[in-house]
Amino acid sequence: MADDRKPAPDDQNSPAADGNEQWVILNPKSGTADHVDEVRQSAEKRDYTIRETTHEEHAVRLAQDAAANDVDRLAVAGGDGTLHEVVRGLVAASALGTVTLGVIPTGTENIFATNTGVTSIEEGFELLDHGERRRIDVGFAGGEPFVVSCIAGLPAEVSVAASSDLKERFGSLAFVVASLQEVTEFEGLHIDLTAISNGEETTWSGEALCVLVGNVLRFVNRGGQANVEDGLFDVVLIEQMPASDILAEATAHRVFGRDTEHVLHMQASQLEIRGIDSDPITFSLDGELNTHHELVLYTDPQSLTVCVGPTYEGTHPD
Ligand SMILES: Nc1ncnc2c1ncn2[C@@H]1O[C@H](COP(=O)(O)OP(=O)(O)OP(=O)(O)O)[C@@H](O)[C@H]1O
Repeated sequence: MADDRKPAPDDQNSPAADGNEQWVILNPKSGTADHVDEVRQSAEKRDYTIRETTHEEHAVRLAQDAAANDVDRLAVAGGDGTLHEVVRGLVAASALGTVTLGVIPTGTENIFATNTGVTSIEEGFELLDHGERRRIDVGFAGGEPFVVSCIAGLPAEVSVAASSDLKERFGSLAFVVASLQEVTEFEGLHIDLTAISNGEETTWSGEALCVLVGNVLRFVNRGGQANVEDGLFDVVLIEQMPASDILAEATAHRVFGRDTEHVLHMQASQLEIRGIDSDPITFSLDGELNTHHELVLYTDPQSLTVCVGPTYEGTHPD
């Protein structure tokens, strides 16, 4: 059952009594939905207030509640969708900068957790207790925050986590290949794109298969974790091309780790994607779908404090 109680301010057993208010927002339905007991045990032994979601979007409101209750340590037990809702709630409460957020990976893909070095429920709580804190960038698209990625132009059901078999063959663009295999006819996007990096503007206009904007994730070279503290998105624009060419180009990426003819890679602190046709473009923000004719994206550098695990890389040499 969901625990929606607010802690009593005069409760001497509450962690708030020592100025350290800590909550866990728990999605009981994420992933294989068999994590609830373990999360509860880890949370209870550390005196966390447990707030369970009961429906979609509930984590947005619970994050707002957390901000209103001056929570300074906030665990999020769920997958990337739950984390996305929590960040939306913190932004709505103007509280992005007031909490330390710890991800407790209990989702299906857990892309954010994987790319910040958090591998288990107990490790997530341990890191909140004693782990390294980093201030990471938060992306905004049309005013809505995202932490993993914003993807324009791939089918709605596509996941950025492709099977390991496809990854072996096609590297970090495997999921593009996977999504193209799922649809027989793929329209592509007729767009104008403007990217700004260090005050310099790059423009591109034409037919694209998709635009991939990574915050914690990057889609080129060896893929994996992006530098999420540099105030820059990793942007990949894949031009429209025959399906057979994408297989060749994805393979070239994996083998040579370099750009290919139809795959453009750039870094940008701001981006504008404008559809030229009358149909709106579908965007996936951390897996949540929205449609827009035009979208402005920007990063809010180092605006969210998160706990990271030992495999997290603070900076990249390249
Ligand atoms: N009690 C609930 N019942 C049903 N759906 C819920 C409940 N609480 C949250 N949700 C919804 O569950 C959805 C999936 O959550 P989430 O993305 O965290 O898990 P996942 O899809 O298993 O993991 P990942 O995104 O990492 O692959 C979210 O859209 C969220 O709104």
